[in-house]
Amino acid sequence: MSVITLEKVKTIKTLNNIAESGLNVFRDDYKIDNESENPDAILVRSFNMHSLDFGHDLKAIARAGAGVNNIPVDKCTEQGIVVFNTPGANANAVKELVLTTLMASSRNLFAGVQWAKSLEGEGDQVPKLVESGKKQFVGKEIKGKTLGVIGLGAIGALVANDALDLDMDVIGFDPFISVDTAWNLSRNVKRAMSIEELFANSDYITVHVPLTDDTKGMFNEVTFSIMKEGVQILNFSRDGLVNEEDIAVALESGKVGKYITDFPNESVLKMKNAVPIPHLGASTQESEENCAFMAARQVKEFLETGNIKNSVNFPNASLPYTGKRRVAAFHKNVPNMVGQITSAISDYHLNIADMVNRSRGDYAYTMIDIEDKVNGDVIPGLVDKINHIEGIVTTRVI
Ligand SMILES: NC(=O)c1ccc[n+]([C@@H]2O[C@H](COP(=O)([O-])OP(=O)(O)OC[C@H]3O[C@@H](n4cnc5c(N)ncnc54)[C@H](O)[C@@H]3O)[C@@H](O)[C@H]2O)c1
Ligand SMILES: O=C(O)CC[C@@H](O)C(=O)O
Repeated sequence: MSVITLEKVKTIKTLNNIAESGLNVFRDDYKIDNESENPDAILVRSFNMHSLDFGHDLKAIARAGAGVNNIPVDKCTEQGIVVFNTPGANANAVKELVLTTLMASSRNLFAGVQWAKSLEGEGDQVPKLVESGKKQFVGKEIKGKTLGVIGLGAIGALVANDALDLDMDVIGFDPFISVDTAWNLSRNVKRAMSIEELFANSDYITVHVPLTDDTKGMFNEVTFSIMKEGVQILNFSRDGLVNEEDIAVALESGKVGKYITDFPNESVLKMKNAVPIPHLGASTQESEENCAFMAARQVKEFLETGNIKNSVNFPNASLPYTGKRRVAAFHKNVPNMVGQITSAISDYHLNIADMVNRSRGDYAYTMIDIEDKVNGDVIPGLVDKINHIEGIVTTRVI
């Protein structure tokens, strides 16, 4: 029987600065090549990948972080490219910055510090000027005020729980809350039955949802009109959640007292009472290391065993890897796919040792372990034969 040999060295490309903890995961049979046009996997943070062409060897993209709106996820799914993210790995970093800016901004700290620095050159008049000028920065205490948290996932739940410890009343809204998060959420977080209820009752609102077609522009003229006068809004999620023209008007009129955003752009910088933070939510050493390590581990596991954990476009699937030859196929979630794949394998007189099939929406993933290990090589024709089955997206033999 003639055989072809599997490619051993795998190429990893990074599109952003990825912490060493992640890159160090790739040793021995890997090379990091950021110039590669045809990597096996890409590690990315916020780089916008929407206009990139993908090489034919690309099997995985890992977002070292939570939001995947910079990745063309649907296109990846159609091409059988697994997109991973790192749920929760940067949640503590974001939570700490949300609470920091909530308090700092409520006390007008950023403007106050800027003003104090502007007194440079006033010599021994500085202390006197400070005392006479500080009244313009009188702030508000957060104790006893209501914080509305939209999205009670990894970040929102941490923010909600810790805000209670700061003596705030907390009201949360998340129609899709996961069971895990619900278990971790304090029972003192009140549940808003609608987003309007949260808008109407919050002195401060913080949003922690992904940017999707459903959440885009959720802060707009209509929703501002429901909110309390002078409400302070924190956006550490994505710029597109907020209609910029509408918030500029709401800030100008004082309806929105402050807009703290991790996503500055030219128009935000011009807005009265906007507090622009240079996308620092996840920028701690700990968070960058956590995200990079988790992203890299997930990619390595997938490339070497086919197992999938924390994908945003394909189902999680795991089969203990015994070193036997493994056929891994992405396919449409339609009847008789597994039957057709196993029948193709049995045409080669190969025994099936184990298998797993998982589906997610319109797509599914099947891994089949073959009993007979063919000396580290692949039987020619098998992949082609499976790829010719209608509904198959891609097939890999590991
Ligand atoms: N500023 C930063 O550096 C930074 C860092 C991490 C994450 N983020 C952003 O924050 C977002 C949230 O991150 P996370 O780790 O908490 O994600 P997560 O997936 O753990 O939580 C998101 C939550 O939003 C909920 N949700 C979805 N649609 C909703 C809707 N219409 N109304 C209310 N809730 C809704 C989901 O049910 C989920 O519980 C990310 O998608 C990303 O865009 C930003
Ligand atoms: O990589 C970063 O610094 C930001 C990550 C953040 O926006 C995310 O969605 O996880």
